[in-house]
Amino acid sequence: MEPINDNSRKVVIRIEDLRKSFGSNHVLNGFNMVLHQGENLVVMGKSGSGKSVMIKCLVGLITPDSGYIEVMGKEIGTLNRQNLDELRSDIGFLFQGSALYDSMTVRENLEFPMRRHKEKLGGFHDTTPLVLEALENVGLGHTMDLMPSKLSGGMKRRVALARTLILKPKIILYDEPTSGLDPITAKEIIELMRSIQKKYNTSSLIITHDVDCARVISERMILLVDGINYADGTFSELSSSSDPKVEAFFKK
Ligand SMILES: Nc1ncnc2c1ncn2[C@@H]1O[C@H](COP(=O)(O)OP(=O)(O)OP(=O)(O)O)[C@@H](O)[C@H]1O
Repeated sequence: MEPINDNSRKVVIRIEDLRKSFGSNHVLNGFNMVLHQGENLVVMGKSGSGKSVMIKCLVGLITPDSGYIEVMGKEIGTLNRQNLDELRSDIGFLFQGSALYDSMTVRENLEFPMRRHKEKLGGFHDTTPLVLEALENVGLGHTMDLMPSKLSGGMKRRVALARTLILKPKIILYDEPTSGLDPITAKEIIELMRSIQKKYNTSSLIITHDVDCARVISERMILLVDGINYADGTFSELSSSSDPKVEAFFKK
C-alpha cells in the first residue's frame, strides 16, 4: 500500500515511553507508537517480544509500570471500568483465538456481541439486517444459517471478521490475522481487510509475522525489538535496511 505522509491526520492511538516488566523480565522498555485515523499500521516483533503485552496495555487489560497511552483522545490510565468498557466497544479485536462458537449457527455467533452492545447499536428488534450486512461485507451472506463446522478455515476467519465489524468499530486490532491459513486464503483475508478499511475508514493495528501480509497491507511498520520501537518506516524502507536486526525480519 502507498504510504500516506500526512502528519495532519488525526491520531487515534498514542503510546509514549511505555514500560512493563514482569520481575526481572523487562518486556517493554520505552515503546512509542502513533496510529492515525484510517491508517494500516503493522507491528512486527519476534515471539515473546512483547506485542501482546503492548496490546493488553492498550486496552487496559494490563497496567503498565509507566508511560502514556491515549486511545481516541482518552488517557487509558484515567478511565474507570465503565469508561473503559465504552471505549472498548469502539475497538474491534480479531485475535488468533477469536474462534466461533461451534454449537451456534453463524447468525447466532454474530448476534452474540450485538446483545451486549444493544444500546450502542441504537436498539433493534430484528437482528437480521445487521447480521446480513456484516456477512455480506465479507462475502458470506449465504452462510447465515450454517454451523461453523460446515465452513472452511478461511470462511471461519471471515465470519470472525464479520462479527468484529457488526459493532462498527473505529479501530480494529488484528493479531496474526493470516496465521494458519494457506497463502491463497491468507491473500483473500488481506484483501478483505483492505476493502473494509476503505469502506469504513477504520484505523487498523496489525500484529503479524507474515512478511507478505505486511507488504500488502502496511502503510507504515514498526519493528518491536528489545522492548522499544526499534525501527519505524514503510515496508520498502525497512526491507532495504542494512541493520542486521531489521534485516532478520525480512529473511525468508
Ligand atoms: N501476565 C504475565 N506474567 C508474567 N510474564 C508475562 C505475562 N504476560 C506476558 N509475559 C511475558 O512477557 C513477554 C512477552 O510476551 P508477549 O505475549 O507479549 O509476546 P508476543 O510478542 O506477543 O509473542 P507471540 O508472538 O509468541 O505471541 C514474554 O516473556 C512473556 O513470558
